[in-house]
Amino acid sequence: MRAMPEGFRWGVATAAYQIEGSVSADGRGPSIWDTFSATPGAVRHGDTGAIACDHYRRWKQDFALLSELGVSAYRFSLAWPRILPEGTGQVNQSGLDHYRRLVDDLLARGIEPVVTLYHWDLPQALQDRGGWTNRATIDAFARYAEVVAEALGDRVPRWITLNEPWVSSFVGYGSGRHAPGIADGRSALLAAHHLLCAHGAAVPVLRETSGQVGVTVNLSPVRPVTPEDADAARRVDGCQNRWFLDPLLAGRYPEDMIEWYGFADAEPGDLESIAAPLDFLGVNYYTRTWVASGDRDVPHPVHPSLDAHQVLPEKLPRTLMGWTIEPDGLRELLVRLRTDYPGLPPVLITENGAAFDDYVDPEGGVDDEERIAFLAGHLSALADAIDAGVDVRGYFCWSLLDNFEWAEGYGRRFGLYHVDYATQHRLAKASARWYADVVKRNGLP
Ligand SMILES: OC[C@H]1NNC[C@@H](O)[C@@H]1O
Repeated sequence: MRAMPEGFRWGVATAAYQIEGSVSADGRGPSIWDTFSATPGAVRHGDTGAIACDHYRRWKQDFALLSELGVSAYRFSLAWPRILPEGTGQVNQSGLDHYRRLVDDLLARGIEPVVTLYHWDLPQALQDRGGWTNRATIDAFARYAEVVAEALGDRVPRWITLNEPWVSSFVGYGSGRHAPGIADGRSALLAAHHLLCAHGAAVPVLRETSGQVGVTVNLSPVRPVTPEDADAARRVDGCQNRWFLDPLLAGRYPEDMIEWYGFADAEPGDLESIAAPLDFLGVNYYTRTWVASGDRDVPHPVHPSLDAHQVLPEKLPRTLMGWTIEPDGLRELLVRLRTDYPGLPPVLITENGAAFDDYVDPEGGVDDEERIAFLAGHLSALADAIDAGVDVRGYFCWSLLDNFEWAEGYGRRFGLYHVDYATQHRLAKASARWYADVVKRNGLP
């Protein structure tokens, strides 16, 4: 038995655009993901979040699944365009009322709501004015935080300002593979900085509530394929991990990467605001990053890994996303955080999970043994990190339901519950029953 500490929070995680649907209901405004997914070729099979899991209407039945799992916490995100359809200006009371109903139902079930303010669905009206490359979006986010704090501040115990600012900026504005679909190095750096500043502006606002405040970053230990690739690997680590961890936890950008990028867009006071003390750090872990030096003589100015192509070790098993399955990377990552960042607050694993080729078998079940093995391996590695002295307070499996996996559409299933999108029927996979047992035991059998 690998027991987790007493009081460890066991949860599952979702995000608004990936599950809600009802994208025009009750005053919701368009987001950049509505625009992007409607763009031919942007998302596999032309999938969009227009219906998704129809969770906006079926949330009560989905919350019954949370009770079935026995989780003590549920991480979900608010859709900024439901609350401020234009991103700023007029508040849409229907949007606030919707999320107040969700929070109150969770509390009534004895489940802790962990609320993410921004999980990538920026109001399109703000993108029309530059989005995260426009410094004014910082103030828009701070106002959004004020509106939410006023409406829900007395009942949400844990806030997460941003989900994965690296993806929002480097993938959304750097490679263009995510909304808003911009492929420009300087835009990615500006977006990353303004996202971090928006986090810094929201922290004092959320501190006025009764809830704890944190941020979620996606982190990945970086390995060179050969010793000659060490420089490229250090740059990728600088881009994916240190470019966010250093400002958030140490109040500075990493010197080597400032030089590499020629970054000079921070204004006086920005770094002090970004480094606002956190009650917890949310960590999303999926895989390691393997790097081989690019053969291009002009390294990519923004995302070094684009000049150093990913060369995944052949021998390692992979998920349907093509990511290597490396549970020990989670232990390695957490021990590194504790070693490199003396100011590390308590950690929550706010996402960990995998996509596999799930299907409903002739007996009507989904026997996802691969997912059970994936989760068991990562929970064991998490227990190793805790044994090594890392203060981890909870674990959220990604995800409750199969859902819209961004540019991959619905073809990548991460859920503990299978969703038949034609009928919206939810079906517990074997991993749901397994996870419910782990939660009940407070650890691995
Ligand atoms: O790719 C799986 C997940 N990764 N983190 C952010 C989530 O929105 C994704 O679905």
